[in-house]
Amino acid sequence: MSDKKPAESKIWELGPESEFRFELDPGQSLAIKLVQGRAEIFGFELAEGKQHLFGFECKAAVFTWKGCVIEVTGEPSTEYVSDDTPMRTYGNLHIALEQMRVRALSEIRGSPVPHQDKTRSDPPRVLVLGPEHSGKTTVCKILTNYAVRAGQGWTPFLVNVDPSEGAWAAAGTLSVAPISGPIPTASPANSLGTAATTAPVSLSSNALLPLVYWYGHPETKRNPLLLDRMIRNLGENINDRFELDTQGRASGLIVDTPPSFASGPASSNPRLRLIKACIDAFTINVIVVVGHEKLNVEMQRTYGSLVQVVKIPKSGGVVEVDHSYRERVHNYELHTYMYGQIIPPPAGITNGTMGGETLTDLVLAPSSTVVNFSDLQIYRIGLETMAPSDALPVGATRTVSEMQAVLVNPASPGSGLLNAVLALLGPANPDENERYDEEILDLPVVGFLVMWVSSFFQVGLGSFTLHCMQHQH
Ligand SMILES: Nc1ncnc2c1ncn2[C@@H]1O[C@H](COP(=O)(O)OP(=O)(O)OP(=O)(O)O)[C@@H](O)[C@H]1O
Repeated sequence: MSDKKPAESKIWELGPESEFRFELDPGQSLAIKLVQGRAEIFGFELAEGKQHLFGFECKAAVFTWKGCVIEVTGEPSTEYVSDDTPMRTYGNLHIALEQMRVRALSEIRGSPVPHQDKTRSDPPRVLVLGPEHSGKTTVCKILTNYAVRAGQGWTPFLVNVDPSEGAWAAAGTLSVAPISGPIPTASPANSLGTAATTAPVSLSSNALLPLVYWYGHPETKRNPLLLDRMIRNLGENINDRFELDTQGRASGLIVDTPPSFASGPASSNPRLRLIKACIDAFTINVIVVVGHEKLNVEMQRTYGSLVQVVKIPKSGGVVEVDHSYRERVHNYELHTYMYGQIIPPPAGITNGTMGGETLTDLVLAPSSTVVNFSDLQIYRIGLETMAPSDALPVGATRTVSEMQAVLVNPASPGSGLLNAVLALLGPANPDENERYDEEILDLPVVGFLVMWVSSFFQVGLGSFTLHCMQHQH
């Protein structure tokens, strides 16, 4: 038995439309129990009487529409209640999107639609833009959770084109997943929910099946051309899926974007090209700008005649995280990918759950495998260090283009493989005649490898691999 003193518990009474905000430091964990009333974390409803656990420097808020009482066990570095939240605006935005879904489904099923105007019966395809720390990911999560909680069987597609966020995989990826159950928030290591695994135990009941592409860098400016291509790949796959999945098509999609899309000069900057790539690839019809007047005006001017541009306020609760925090989150993501999610509960809490799942169901047991380098083909897209092409001297051309797959020799001292994360890609086309030069750029990720050195090279392959979306051709 542990001889640790039980952690201190506090009772918080929240008034209508207020929220309890907390921030955890490294190593801290927290348990929150809903004692009375109804409450939610970024749209995910808390079950009454259950201990909900949080860890890995989680920063979040328990919001209530009508008032509630919660019991908080543990000592977060920051905790306070605020009744100044933008949730009413977010709720209204959700209602507007919900009306679009209902009209879209009526149209798809051939039922009479109140509006004759065809464009009014498009499902919501929302692009969320905003500067750093404006709460874009949180807005995407709230809107997605409200859609799946509407009880209409919606499965909105949540798209992440921010490579600095791991979403369901690791940082450096772009991904999409159809969401059928509310996404919990317990740890930034899987802030958008948990992907299904190939582990032979029963795991998260709410496991997602994302489609993932490997961009390979957390920063968008490293290779905007490649990013553009991945965005278009995601769009093509989603459109294929929508052709067969009418309920999914009517549910629409919500796209989370990187902060670099919101700032920088308009000219000679890839951000406007990347925004355009998103609008084209995902057939965006609503642009949501979170708390940025200048960007709102810019989007109104550029796209106002084609799509609806809506500005919403930023929440005062959004935490401004720094570079070292992001690096730690990238490590948490990889660790969670390999080992599953393990949050040690505060002392005295024995029956904690994470997003409604029992803790033991989220633990993985990876094994290491020694693989000969001669059995692997490792590619790098472009060069290790590559300035954008518009930064090259006038008239200069590259020897290796941004999109070129360069075979890496693991034995060469400058291979750059030590401690690198590699993506394992799905198989190339079995028909040799169908293959093409840049095919590697269009293959989805099926797993990740971490390269490390002991006395010899080893390759660790997580027991947890991503599944691609099933296409029913
Ligand atoms: N109301 C809130 N109360 C407490 N924490 C919050 C609140 N809203 C968001 N956060 C936290 O603030 C952090 C940043 O929010 P979020 O990731 O949504 O911002 P972002 O604009 O997507 O960030 P980035 O610029 O990195 O893409 C997250 O840890 C999130 O959980």
